[in-house]
Amino acid sequence: MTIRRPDDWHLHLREGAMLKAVLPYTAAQFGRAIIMPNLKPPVTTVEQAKRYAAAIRDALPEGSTFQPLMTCYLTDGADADEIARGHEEGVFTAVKLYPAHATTNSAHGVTDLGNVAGVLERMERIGMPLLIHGEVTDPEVDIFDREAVFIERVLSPLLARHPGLKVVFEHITTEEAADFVAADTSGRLGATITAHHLVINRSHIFAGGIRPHLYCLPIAKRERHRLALRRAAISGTGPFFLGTDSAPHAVTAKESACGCAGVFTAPTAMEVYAQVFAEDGALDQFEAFASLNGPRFYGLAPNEGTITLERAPVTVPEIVLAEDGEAVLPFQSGETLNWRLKTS
Ligand SMILES: NC(=O)N[C@@H](CC(=O)O)C(=O)O
Ligand SMILES: [Zn+2]
Ligand SMILES: [Zn+2]
Repeated sequence: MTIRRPDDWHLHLREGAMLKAVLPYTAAQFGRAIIMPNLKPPVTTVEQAKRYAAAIRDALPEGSTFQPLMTCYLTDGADADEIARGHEEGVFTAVKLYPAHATTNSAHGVTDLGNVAGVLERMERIGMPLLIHGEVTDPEVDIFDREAVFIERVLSPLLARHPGLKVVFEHITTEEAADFVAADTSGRLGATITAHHLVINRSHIFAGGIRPHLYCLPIAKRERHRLALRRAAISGTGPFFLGTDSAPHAVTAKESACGCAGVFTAPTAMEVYAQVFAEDGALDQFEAFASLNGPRFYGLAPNEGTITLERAPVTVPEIVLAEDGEAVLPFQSGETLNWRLKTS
């Protein structure tokens, strides 16, 4: 199967040795990726984003044409002029909203959307997309309900307050989110879907014992939600596109009394997605999901090149080692998948 080269519209690359270890996997598959800004400290200025983009380019394998698309981490004190300038200069592709304390490295996130109303108005005017980690942080709300409640309490009102704002509802995990996005007819609301949320439901996190490497946020939900996500992805329709949310963490940080959230899918992301589409008899929609819908939403041209996947067994790496001695465990580590990316 040969399709236009895909893009990853939601990716964590980290920095330093980890960046160097994980980036080649993404660069081998994808033409571009939206790079998440939740570093320590977060990427909030044009200068920081330029430096981070340069570090990513430096870490690329020889000859790679992979393009990082940078994002700005939205904080309560965000400066609309700085954000607009970054967009104008082609440094910032989008802005990322983390509700404060919703997920990994979100302590600097927004505590009240009222604090950033001016920034959102400006983004609306200049056509700059807002990417949202869509979970409420109210501790009273059950962790499995946080995404659905976010739609009612935060997302719907936000879309109503800013009728021209382009929004990506990131890494959706519920039927409610898939239905909400599908119901929008304006074309200004998109959603990314990860590979792992198409494969696991919440029971997998506890199969035979607790499996910290399957813990991510938003947490995987019941089977009916996984099936709804698969229907959305394979529909091939406009608002749904590929975003792995590949989020590497050192094994020591995952296998802990308080393990952190994030699933590292980069090594075989395209193989996992291909298998999902093949299982559901929807390979004809794969290119739309992986390579066309995202660029259309962002107003970019699809990639010129192609990639080829063949029906042949491939083993997911057991472990990925960084130069500083840290190890990361890939999703489905050591398992055999039945689609293989042909390396050209
Ligand atoms: N998805 C995750 O569980 N973790 C991400 C943050 C995020 O995308 O929410 C990370 O940076 O590790
Ligand atoms: Zn997130
Ligand atoms: Zn993420």
